[in-house]
Amino acid sequence: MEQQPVLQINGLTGGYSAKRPVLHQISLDVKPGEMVGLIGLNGAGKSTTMKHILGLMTPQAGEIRVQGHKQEENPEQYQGAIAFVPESPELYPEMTVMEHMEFTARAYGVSEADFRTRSNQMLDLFRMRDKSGSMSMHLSKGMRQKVMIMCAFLAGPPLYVIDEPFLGLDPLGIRSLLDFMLEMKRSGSSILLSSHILSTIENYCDRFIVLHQGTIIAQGTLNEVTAQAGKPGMPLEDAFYELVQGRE
Ligand SMILES: Nc1ncnc2c1ncn2[C@@H]1O[C@H](COP(=O)(O)OP(=O)(O)OP(=O)(O)O)[C@@H](O)[C@H]1O
Repeated sequence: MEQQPVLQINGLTGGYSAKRPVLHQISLDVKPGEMVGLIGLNGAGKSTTMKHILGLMTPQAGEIRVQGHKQEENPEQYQGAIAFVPESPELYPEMTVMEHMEFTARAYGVSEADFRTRSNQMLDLFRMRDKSGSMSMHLSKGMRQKVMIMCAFLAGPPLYVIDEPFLGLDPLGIRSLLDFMLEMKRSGSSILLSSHILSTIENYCDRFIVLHQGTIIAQGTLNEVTAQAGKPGMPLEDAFYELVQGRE
């Protein structure tokens, strides 16, 4: 039997004004244990799609379901099923790394025992142990990004929505994040990830969704997307270039 998708978007049209929608009839699924890459040029609509998924924007048409339910059915349950890593770190300047993690754990109802295990794992993985007592205003940009990522993974929800997480991370941080995302996948979580670093995500995502000017122009596995672009067996970047060039 087909597993119910964790995230299901059907015919989503949306954006910032009803007169000029940014997204046009978007339909996509993310299944349990899947990592799906959302790719597209600047302004293609990746972040806008994510804002709709998070329930921060209301669809003009179509619907979004997380674990089979729309946000309005049970807003608390809907929000609790998603952890979001935004493109740029949004932290409280005077709160320490540990305080951010504690705050997130409380908001998501993480047990004391799980918090201890996961926070320790995260501090080691992202090499942030010696910064755990530092206020976020005293951290570097990459370190602030790591705090956002650590907080999201601490929550352990069914769905992660991750907007361009690699910018600002050092090569070890990128590797740690990718390895950890694979671990989350194996434990059954689903990940929708946007990134411009196609060579990095190429071998990690199960499927890709190519968004262009608010429309999905290709989607599928690496083999399927490269074939749709007429570039079978070529890198994702070549396929992407082929798909979007001339469509401006
Ligand atoms: N707050 C806003 N108000 C009005 N229009 C917006 C707003 N944010 C984004 N847009 C517009 O929506 C469109 C899609 O933007 P979006 O941020 O979703 O793109 P993106 O694919 O995430 O791009 P990037 O790769 O640069 O992050 C763009 O035309 C942009 O100008």
